[in-house]
Amino acid sequence: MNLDDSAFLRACRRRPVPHTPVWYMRQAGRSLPEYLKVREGVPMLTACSTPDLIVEITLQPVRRYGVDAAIFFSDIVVPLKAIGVDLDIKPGVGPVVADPIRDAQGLDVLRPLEPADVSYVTEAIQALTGELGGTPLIGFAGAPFTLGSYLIEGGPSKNHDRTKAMMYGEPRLWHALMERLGDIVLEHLRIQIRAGASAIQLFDSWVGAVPEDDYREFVLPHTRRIFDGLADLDVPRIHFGVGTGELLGVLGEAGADVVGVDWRVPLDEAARRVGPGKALQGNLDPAILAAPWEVVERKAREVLRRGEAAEGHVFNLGHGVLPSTDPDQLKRLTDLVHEA
Ligand SMILES: Cc1c2[nH]c(c1CCC(=O)O)Cc1[nH]c(c(CCC(=O)O)c1C)Cc1[nH]c(c(CCC(=O)O)c1C)Cc1[nH]c(c(C)c1CCC(=O)O)C2
Repeated sequence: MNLDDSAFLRACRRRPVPHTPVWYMRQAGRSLPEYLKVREGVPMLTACSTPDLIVEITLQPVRRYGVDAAIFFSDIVVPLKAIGVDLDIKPGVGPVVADPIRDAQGLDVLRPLEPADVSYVTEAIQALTGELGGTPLIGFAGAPFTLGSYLIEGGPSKNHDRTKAMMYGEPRLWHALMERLGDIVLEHLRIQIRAGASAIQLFDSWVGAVPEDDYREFVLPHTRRIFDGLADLDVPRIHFGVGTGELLGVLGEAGADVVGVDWRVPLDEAARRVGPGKALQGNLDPAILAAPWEVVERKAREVLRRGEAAEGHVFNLGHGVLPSTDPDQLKRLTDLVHEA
């Protein structure tokens, strides 16, 4: 089958679909026993730079669930590691940065990304597009705000206080940081598309911490530059953040084709906030998967029903699959979305 005829790419482009396409953020990972098995004794960043492992882990959820798209197995900090930022991914914690960026000198480490820095990404994607056949592959990157938060804070943060201190207190330094990250992110996404990714998702996971007017001033220009810089490659661009209910309108303005919605705003209301000309992705609460199947089914049908208000709907969770999720629930959910 021609990839462009896949339900996933058709929904992203707001074309009629034979069934609602579905994939899950963080579908490859700790909820899968086959994932834990291949990751045994292998540090996360080693796995992310080993083509054989990337290919195997990317394929695992496609095999098990029959989802409509694969997402490239990697992490948002991989391009930063690749240019020499001293960081690691600590199990159960997340990305930890040895020398957080707090001043202009700190920017020096953020040199431009070259394809050779991530040759394992290109190699793995080329292998994957062969293995996946008619299933599209989604490439991804973290957005400048979310990457910046890890770099400034030095690790995961609840309040993003140092990030905001720089954003509000040293706007020139902030914009310089966002620009450097924007260059890296744009190149990383272009590399993935050139290698064979059929769509990309920009994760601005933590940008929900910023109110709309400040988003417009401090974040939007940088995100827009990334989406504009991908326009010539003609693949659907998805934009996602958590807690972004109040930002849905402006997220639509940033230039993506598909806006990801977390579980807090129902999709019909999200469609109203995002406005015309966009598809939506989402938005079952990942925690609901721990409830009895009857509840999951009822809530999933509700998501599908409200998703009809969107011009295109890609079913997903409102955030990533939680590690405790029973894979059988996700399998049943995938079947339900396909049969609905
Ligand atoms: C914020 C963010 C990160 N990484 C990512 C985001 C944006 C998405 C989101 O909002 O959840 C993106 C990401 N990280 C990973 C993927 C793989 C593809 C997929 O979605 O299946 C994707 C798309 C693998 C991973 N990334 C990570 C793991 C777990 C590491 C392991 O198994 O050892 C995986 C499978 C580590 C990681 N990396 C990060 C976090 C918060 C964590 C979890 C820390 C923990 O609880 O262990 C940073």
